[in-house]
Amino acid sequence: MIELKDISKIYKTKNGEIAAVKNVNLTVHKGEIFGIIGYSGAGKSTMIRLLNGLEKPTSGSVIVNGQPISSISGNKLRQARQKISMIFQHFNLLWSRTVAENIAFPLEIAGVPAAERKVRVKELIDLVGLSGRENAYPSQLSGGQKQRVGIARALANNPEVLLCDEATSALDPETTDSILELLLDINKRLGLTIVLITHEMHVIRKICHRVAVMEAGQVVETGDVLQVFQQPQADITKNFVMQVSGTKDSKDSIEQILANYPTGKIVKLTFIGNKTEQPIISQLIKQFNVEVNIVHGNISQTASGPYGTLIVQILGEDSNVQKALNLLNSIEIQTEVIEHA
Ligand SMILES: Nc1ncnc2c1ncn2[C@@H]1O[C@H](COP(=O)(O)OP(=O)(O)OP(=O)(O)O)[C@@H](O)[C@H]1O
Repeated sequence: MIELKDISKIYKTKNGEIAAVKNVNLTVHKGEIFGIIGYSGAGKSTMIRLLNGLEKPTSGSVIVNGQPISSISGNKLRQARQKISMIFQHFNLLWSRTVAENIAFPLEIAGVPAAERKVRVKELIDLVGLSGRENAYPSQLSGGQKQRVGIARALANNPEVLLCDEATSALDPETTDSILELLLDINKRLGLTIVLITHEMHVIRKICHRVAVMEAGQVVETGDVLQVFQQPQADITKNFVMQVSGTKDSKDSIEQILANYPTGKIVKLTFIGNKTEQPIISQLIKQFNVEVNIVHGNISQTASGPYGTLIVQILGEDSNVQKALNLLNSIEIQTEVIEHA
């Protein structure tokens, strides 16, 4: 559906060249929700501008929905872009138009007759849950409602791809979740391909199927979201995963527990899918005569299933502790010894 082949984007500035994107290769499949995460300056906005044809790459090619976006221009590019919609952090609504008029705007531009527009606008308003607010102006709406208008407007002309530019960054956590659920619902119902850029791992965890992690213009890691959560490779990815697994906060607890029980091993266990529901800890205790102190535990849902992190201290004879770790590894629970006594 989307293919980026060896893309680089170099900006020439007074102070020399800036490589905003460097040698990026990415494929996004039809119907998936693909997230691009990175800190400020990583190159995410440049990537999204390359995807909708607002920027041309310095080298490489961008293909979206079968169209070589990076090499077409004029009418051809305009036509191709009708199938690529976008929603924005600050909504970009027309303030002098009502909700219904904002949603009708792209239909007017596409030359859809008034009667057909009316039916389509009603459908879209129902789809995004804004019934009853048709005649409100953007200034009378909450942030979440404004983004719902942005989503309805983006869907008006039945796009193949929806690009989301930090679409929930201006919203509070609860509203963020409701907008993410709406995007997930639209993806499932319409089979729409969604590419989003964000600096929040929560957004990736909640709705993305796959993720690319960007740092200094490069993609440093890509993979299925569950797999990246379970086995992050790059340091930056580990930091992003810690944002949502809560393990950053467990440092003090680990120090405390080591002061109280200065023997044994502190081990971080990461597990996915139905392993989150198994009584693994009691099995370890019974089978290997070890004691287990729980330091931190967390289970989160992703779009592809549950994912859990548990930090425990395992106390016992070395050989028994090792056997316990071997058992965990054999049932595909990721173990990482983070402190030795
Ligand atoms: N038009 C431009 N001219 C010159 N440099 C640019 C231009 N656009 C982006 N850059 C530079 O390219 C790099 C990547 O910027 P980009 O905006 O793509 O990153 P980002 O990950 O989206 O960060 P942010 O979330 O802060 O926008 C930065 O160093 C930025 O200063």
